Amino acid sequence: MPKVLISDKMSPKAAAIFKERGVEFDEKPGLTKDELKAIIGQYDGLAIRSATKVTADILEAATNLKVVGRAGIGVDNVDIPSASAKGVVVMNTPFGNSITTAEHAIALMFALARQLPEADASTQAGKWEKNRFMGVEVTGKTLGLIGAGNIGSIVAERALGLKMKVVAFDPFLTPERAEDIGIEKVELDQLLARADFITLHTPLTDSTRNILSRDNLLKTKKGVRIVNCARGGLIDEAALKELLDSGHIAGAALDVFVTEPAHESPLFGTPGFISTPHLGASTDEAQVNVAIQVAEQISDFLLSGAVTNALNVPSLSAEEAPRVRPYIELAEKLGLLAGQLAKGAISHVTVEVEGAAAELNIKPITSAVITGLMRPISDTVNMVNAVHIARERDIGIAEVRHERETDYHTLLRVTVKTEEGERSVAGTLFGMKHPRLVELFGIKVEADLDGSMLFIANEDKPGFIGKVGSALGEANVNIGTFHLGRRGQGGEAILLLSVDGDIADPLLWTLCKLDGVKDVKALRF
Ligand SMILES: NC(=O)c1ccc[n+]([C@@H]2O[C@H](COP(=O)([O-])OP(=O)(O)OC[C@H]3O[C@@H](n4cnc5c(N)ncnc54)[C@H](O)[C@@H]3O)[C@@H](O)[C@H]2O)c1
Ligand SMILES: O=C(O)[C@H](O)COP(=O)(O)O
Repeated sequence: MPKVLISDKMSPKAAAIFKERGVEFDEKPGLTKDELKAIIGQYDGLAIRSATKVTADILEAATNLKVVGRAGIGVDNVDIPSASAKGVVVMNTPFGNSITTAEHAIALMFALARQLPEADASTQAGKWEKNRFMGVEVTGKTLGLIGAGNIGSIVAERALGLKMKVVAFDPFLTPERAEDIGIEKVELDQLLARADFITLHTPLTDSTRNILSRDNLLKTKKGVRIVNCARGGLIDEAALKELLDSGHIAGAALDVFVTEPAHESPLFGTPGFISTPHLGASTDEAQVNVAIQVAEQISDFLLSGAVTNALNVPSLSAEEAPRVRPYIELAEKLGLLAGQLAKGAISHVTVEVEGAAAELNIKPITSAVITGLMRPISDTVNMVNAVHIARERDIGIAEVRHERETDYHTLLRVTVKTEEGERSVAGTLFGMKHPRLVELFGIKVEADLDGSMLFIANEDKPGFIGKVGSALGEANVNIGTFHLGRRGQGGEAILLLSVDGDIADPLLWTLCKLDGVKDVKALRF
């Protein structure tokens, strides 16, 4: 039974789902890094929010870990490259807390417009300072959204309902989508110059870090009010303090900080400054949503291999997973065969599917092909990082789905291009379960790809098979299965043998010297 650690405070709904699905779990929120490191090796899954830091050394200690599930959106607390390198799938729940976070941004916008926290504190202190707290209306004002994805779009919708004009800077927002939502797509400088209120809704990346730098803050309208419910690090906090003090910025509300938990900050106590302790996602509704989603996703993955909302591996539905699984084995074997037989650096791989395979999700099949293909040259390649590693090495990948009728009920073909040219291997599933090679370099040859094997390409000549058998016998190598194929009488022929035990180099040299031999290779599956 797979075992999951819930390492952050989460709605009890997550535990209830693990129990219902038959997944063992422990709930241990608030562990120190060392405590987490000491126990993480016991778990197959890890369910987190933003407090647990899934760093490279935690992942190093996580010897059984298969999946990290983030009950929420941001995954900047997870070292995704390290997780990918270890074959750990990282998932989030991209929509469960979006409405709640958008509402928090709107709430903070109103809090700034009417100075609600200060007015509350003053009133409860018995001061009744009616003349001190003069606010501004939001109606008719311009809201500038930096980032118009899930949360930004919901904020836009709410702001339009409040009769605001909404402009957005988001390089990935299409003009059509902007028109659909009823907002105006602008460049950042235009937004800074026009907005009365600015709200941020981007992840923290190299392109968004310090997007509201001192220079950009100075480009804003005097009296602007700024809300950040996305990630600390999007705004230069020191410059924000300076411009609040100078009166250029009328108000700023931060739910997120560069350093969290933010027990202290130069911004604290600054007039016009409001803060909340990363509460964007903290509503009953959002926490129930994300807890249910993350527990379902982790359970699905550990129990059936279904992949939902993963950030480092293609998705695979629970319904597809059992149908795709046998192809994963076939794909990895064909990739491994093609990789071992490739001569020179691989520059391109084409994965073709025909028959029943053409109806499936091809992405995981491609990942498995590339995993097999790279296995001889990389110890760390796995289904999660294979395509990424291939791209880093400038290996082009193409996927082709054929609707045509074939000799086989289902067929997968892998074609590898090197400086020596293109070579392809193809396989099928016997009984839709068992992987079997059916074609090698365009020659029909059927074989199971298992254990230790010997590949020989030769000219089709009488007596050749006997010489191979003798050479193996003399080297005391027992032949398990023997598969033959040829391009035509007297043409190129292929021998594929499964043998007991390893094939030593001297035997390979002997075989290479046989008359008519073009290529010899010991293969491992
Ligand atoms: N405060 C909280 O508790 C809380 C809760 C939920 C989400 N968040 C954070 O809110 C952020 C947004 O979440 P989302 O669900 O809307 O994400 P999303 O991926 O749907 O949207 C992000 C948008 O940012 C845009 N973007 C990326 N780079 C950009 C750049 N350089 N300039 C401008 N726009 C850029 C993207 O195109 C995308 O449209 C995330 O960082 C998430 O972690 C915070
Ligand atoms: O990215 C998110 O989903 C938010 O930052 C929420 O974080 P939390 O789960 O720690 O509240």
